[in-house]
This record gives sequence, C-alpha cells and structure tokens, in this order.
Amino acid sequence: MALAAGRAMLMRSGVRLGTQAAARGGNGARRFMNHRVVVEPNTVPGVAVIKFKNPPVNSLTLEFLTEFVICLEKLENDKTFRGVVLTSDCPGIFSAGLDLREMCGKNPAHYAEYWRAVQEMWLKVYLSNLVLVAAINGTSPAGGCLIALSCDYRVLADNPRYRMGLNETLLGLVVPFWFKDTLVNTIGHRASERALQLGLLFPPAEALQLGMVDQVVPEDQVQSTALSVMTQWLAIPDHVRQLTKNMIRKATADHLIKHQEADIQNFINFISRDSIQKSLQVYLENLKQKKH
Ligand SMILES: CCCCCCC/C=C/C(=O)SCCNC(=O)CCNC(=O)[C@H](O)C(C)(C)COP(=O)(O)OP(=O)(O)OC[C@H]1O[C@@H](n2cnc3c(N)ncnc32)[C@H](O)[C@@H]1OP(=O)(O)O
Repeated sequence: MALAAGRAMLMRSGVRLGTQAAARGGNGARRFMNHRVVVEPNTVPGVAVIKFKNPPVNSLTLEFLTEFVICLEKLENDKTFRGVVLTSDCPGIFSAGLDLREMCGKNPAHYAEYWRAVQEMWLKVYLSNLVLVAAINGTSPAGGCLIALSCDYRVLADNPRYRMGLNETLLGLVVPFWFKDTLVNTIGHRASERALQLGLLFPPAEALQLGMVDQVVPEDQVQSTALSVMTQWLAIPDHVRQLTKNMIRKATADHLIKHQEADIQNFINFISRDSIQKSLQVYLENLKQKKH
C-alpha cells in the first residue's frame, strides 16, 4: 500500500524508480544508492545500514519520506535482512525533522499528501518487523527525534552540540498525539509532560539520564556500537521477538490507524491557519538570520 503510493508519488515528481544503482563496495558488499537514502549491506550478516543523505540537514521532505519507506519495505521483503541501522550521511545532523517548506505556503491537497507520508513513515518504522537501531550521529529535533524514538534501540554520539527532543512548541506547533505517545512510551508521562510543553532539546548526558537514548558513546564508535548491539538483538529468534514487539506497540499504532483520516484533516486545518503559517515563516527566517 505505502509502496504503491510511494511509487506513484515518485513518478509524479519525476524520479525514475529504475535509477536505483547497485555497485560493489571495497568489501564486495552490494551498495544500493537512491537519491536521498543510501542502503549498505554491512559486514554483520543480515544487517543493512541506511544512511540519510538529504543535505544540508536531512529534513524530511516528501521525496525523502517516500524513498525511506520504499527502502525499508524492500529490506523487509528481502528475507536476507533481519536488522537495519539508521544513521546519517550529513555531518553533525541526524535529521532536522519535518521539512518546514513542505508545511509553508502550500495548498490543502499538498498538506494532505505530505501528512499522509509522515504518518506512513512513522507506521513503517514503528511497526517494522526488522530490528531497527538508531545510530544518532548528530542533532535530531522533532521529526528526527521521532524516527530515533521509533527504533528498538538508540545509540547517541557523545557531543554536547547534538541535541535531541520534540521542540515543536518552540515553533508554535502542537505535537500530534502519536508523536506524544511515542515519547511517553519511551521516557514516561511526567518527563514527557515537561519535555513537550517546554519543547526541550536535550544534550547527550540528559538524553541518557531520561532514557531517551540507551547508550552514549564516543562519536567515532556510534555505528560500530549500533552493530554490536544488533548482534545481541539478532540472537533472539525473529518470530518471537516480532510478536513481542507487535504486542507492545500495536495499541499505539492502532490509535493512529483508526484516526488516520481525522488526523490528516486536523493537520490541514491547523497548518493552514494564518497564525501558524506566520510563525513557521518567522522560524525559517530566524534560521537564515542566525547565519549573518
Ligand atoms: C496538528 C499537527 C500540527 C503540526 C505538527 C508538526 C510537527 C512538526 C515536526 C517537525 O519536525 S518541525 C521541524 C523542527 N525542526 C527544527 O526545529 C530544526 C530547525 N533547524 C535547525 O535548528 C538547524 O537548521 C539545525 C538542524 C540545528 C542545523 O543547523 P546548521 O547551522 O547546521 O544549518 P542551518 O544553517 O540552520 O540550516 C541549513 C539550511 O537548512 C534549512 N533548514 C534547517 N532545518 C530545516 C527544516 N526542518 N526544514 C526545512 N529547512 C530546514 C535552513 O533554513 C537552511 O536553509 P538556507 O538558509 O541555507 O536556505
């Protein structure tokens, strides 16, 4: 379903699906290249590494989301893969979250298409049959943090410049209930109440203390740590681990699935408001200004 919608979207946007290139890396592993998502089968058998490559900041554009979902779906359907490490190819940034330009100055049909893609991405990651380990090698606000929180395990680089959290209120936005649920399921109710209302972005030591990440390691060890953690997770037979994961996550995902259309309508109504459009424009302008 998501794959079909994604293919249609890529066709509309002029991206040819036949262009995915396969090449052999130095270790003989096949390396699949999309435009914005690079998939590398790794030295650990059954494990692929997905690298986000949507410069400058890995913002979650419609095209990025579509490629990402297609990549995950392909890996899920290829029974040689049991686990995936998610990481970034953009130095210092895991993902800047939802692309603000997708939510600014567009029409309701675009907002609907974009929000459905955000929902589908979250459902795909949150309910994946694969073991997903986030190797967070950069800052990850809002939607970037959501991706990491939706994985099974999080390893964060020990760099005080890398912040993580759901900072939506700082943009004048209210997080959707399923962003909130994902955070509450990870760090608990009280910590989420404070983090969400204040739009807090946490440095590594605090993220670890809160349980937002599972491990903080030196920057050059993020991916290797993620891969060794993966070995531990893959020691469990897939079917029992998958059934257990599904049992724990199903209610949260079902809540969105049941209200998916209403959630899209709510997003359109909210994001189309003049006051929200104005605050997003001001936020984008401030990002530009800070450079000068
Ligand atoms: C009922 C439903 C309600 C709606 C719910 C909506 C939920 C929203 C979720 C989100 O994810 S909103 C996005 C939140 N993200 C952020 O707040 C991050 C903003 N960006 C930054 O803080 C910084 O850019 C950075 C990520 C820390 C990187 O800093 P750096 O100094 O390295 O780069 P910049 O010069 O700031 O940025 C480069 C370039 O990229 C543009 N950009 C940055 N973030 C975004 C983004 N999220 N979307 C689109 N574009 C982004 C930035 O404007 C610069 O552009 P140019 O000036 O070069 O054109």
